[in-house]
Amino acid sequence: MERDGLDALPKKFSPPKVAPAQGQSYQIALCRSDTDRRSAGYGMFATRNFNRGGVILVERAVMVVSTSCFGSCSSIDQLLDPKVRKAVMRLTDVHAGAEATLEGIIRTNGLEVDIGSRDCQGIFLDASRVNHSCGPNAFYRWDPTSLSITLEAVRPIPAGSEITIPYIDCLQSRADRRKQLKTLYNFDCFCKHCDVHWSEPNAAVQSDMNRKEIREFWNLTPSFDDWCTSDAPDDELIDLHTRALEMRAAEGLESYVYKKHIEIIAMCYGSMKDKENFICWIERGRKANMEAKPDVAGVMEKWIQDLRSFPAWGCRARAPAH
Ligand SMILES: C[S@@+](CC[C@H](N)C(=O)[O-])C[C@H]1O[C@@H](n2cnc3c(N)ncnc32)[C@H](O)[C@@H]1O
Repeated sequence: MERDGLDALPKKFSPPKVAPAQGQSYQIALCRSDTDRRSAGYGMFATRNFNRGGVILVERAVMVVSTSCFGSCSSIDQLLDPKVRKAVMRLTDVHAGAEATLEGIIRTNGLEVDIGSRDCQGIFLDASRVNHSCGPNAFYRWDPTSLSITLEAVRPIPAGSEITIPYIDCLQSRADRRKQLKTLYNFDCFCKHCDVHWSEPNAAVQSDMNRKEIREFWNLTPSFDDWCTSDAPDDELIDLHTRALEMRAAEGLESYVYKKHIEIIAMCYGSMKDKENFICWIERGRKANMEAKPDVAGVMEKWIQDLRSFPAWGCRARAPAH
């Protein structure tokens, strides 16, 4: 029997690295629109408040399929445990004709996961109900050793709000995003970042320009190491990363990169021995990592306790006075 796509799975799975929070933190429910009759079907909703970096869910994949086996999904169908198959076949297939197919379900719900060299899609029973937004409030991290994903809040999420992730690269222009979502997932996005009746005529153009600037940020911005050893003004890198944070917040794009900006700003202050600002920014970084990356938060805690243990403390060559 053709087993392509299933062979690549590790034989033994370790437990997920992050323990799920006690009790259910979300519910799957039908999305209701207050303003019109359209609905994105089911969605995932927070049943408690989440801080930035809060863990919403840790879920193991029920199947992982290589994209190379699209087109021969019937052979995979035969390998599935009947209970898993029943649960998977209840998921949405937006490519279906009269009846849902396994391939349509994988195409609709598969999340990109990496188990080596192949392009793979993981199917998750709960995470498959998370809808897309072009300004998502969550993102997922994949752990290949436990075949699980951790869904993490990228900004504070109040109880009752819908939890959303990006299905595609949200730094593309609005037109490109909508085209790609239609092609891959067969829907016109309802999210407030691209489906608004723009109150200002230039808002869509401005949003595209902001996203372009965010996209180009890392190519145009000096690295921390380069800035540290250069005679560029002290606040140059801090200002660039502060602007990036503001732009990301305005566009609803506080992905995991948001933490990176916070960490670099903290590093800049640390390298200049600016104790007050260093502690303020490292504390922001520590809080954002506390739940999903407790080891990183622990290191930051140590830096706060003992500033000199921060490796780059005071390493910035002072810019010459002009
Ligand atoms: C992975 S499923 C998400 C769960 C799905 N809503 C359900 O009821 O099972 C993906 C499908 O949900 C719908 N969807 C997701 N995000 C959407 C959005 N922002 N606007 C409109 N429909 C969306 C689309 O039909 C899409 O193909």
